[in-house]
Amino acid sequence: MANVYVLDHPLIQHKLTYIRNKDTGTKEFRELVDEVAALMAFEITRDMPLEEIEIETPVTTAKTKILSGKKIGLIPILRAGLGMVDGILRLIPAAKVGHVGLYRDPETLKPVEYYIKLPSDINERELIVIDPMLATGGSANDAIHSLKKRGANNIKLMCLIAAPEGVELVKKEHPDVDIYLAALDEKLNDHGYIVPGLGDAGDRLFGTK
Ligand SMILES: O=P(O)(O)OC[C@H]1O[C@H](OP(=O)(O)OP(=O)(O)O)[C@H](O)[C@@H]1O
Ligand SMILES: O=c1cc[nH]c(=O)[nH]1
Ligand SMILES: [Mg+2]
Repeated sequence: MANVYVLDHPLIQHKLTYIRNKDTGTKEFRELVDEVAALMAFEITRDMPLEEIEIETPVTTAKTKILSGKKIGLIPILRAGLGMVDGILRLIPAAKVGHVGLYRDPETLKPVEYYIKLPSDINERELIVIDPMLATGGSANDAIHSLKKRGANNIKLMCLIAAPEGVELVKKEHPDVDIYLAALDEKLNDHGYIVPGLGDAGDRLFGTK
């Protein structure tokens, strides 16, 4: 069964407050999303495997640890997921990035896929699907199905804010996918927006409204 983790580190929670605030402008919003993504990546990668190697320090020989070469793939869901990519890449610069383009039809709230481009070896990678918002869950659910259809078998989902409806859908459809959040909010409104949420993540990141 999927685990759902709400990352309650004080720095994440503090920055999320400013991300939610309607008076935060595009520049600051983008910087904060980038910073929170990096902080979340720090927590998500807690279980990355290490191996011991021997090195020479200026003083002596030492047994010490390095990452054991586990391959990571970041999969932002366009557009809004793009806002989280650079923050994570600063911590995991060797990660490959695949893109899934989806938008949510404003009438039906159903996701429409318009683009997909993935690293060729996704079946050998641990994939982190990233999107600031998990609302009805339709977009993340479709993105994960698309990845599995193409051979992915090790997937985590990372979102800033989720509604209970989205979490339930992903848990039901993908019990193998752990979900990492900065906050689990109260509900969806009649337009499928998360309450209290942060509004439209893509518009706030790119200044399109
Ligand atoms: O869980 P859901 O109900 O599917 O909603 C969440 C999706 O909606 C937003 O994208 P949007 O459709 O606004 O596209 P955009 O990123 O291009 O703005 C958001 O970034 C998610 O991808
Ligand atoms: O609250 C929401 C729901 C879907 N997409 C967003 O950007 N915000
Ligand atoms: Mg949007």
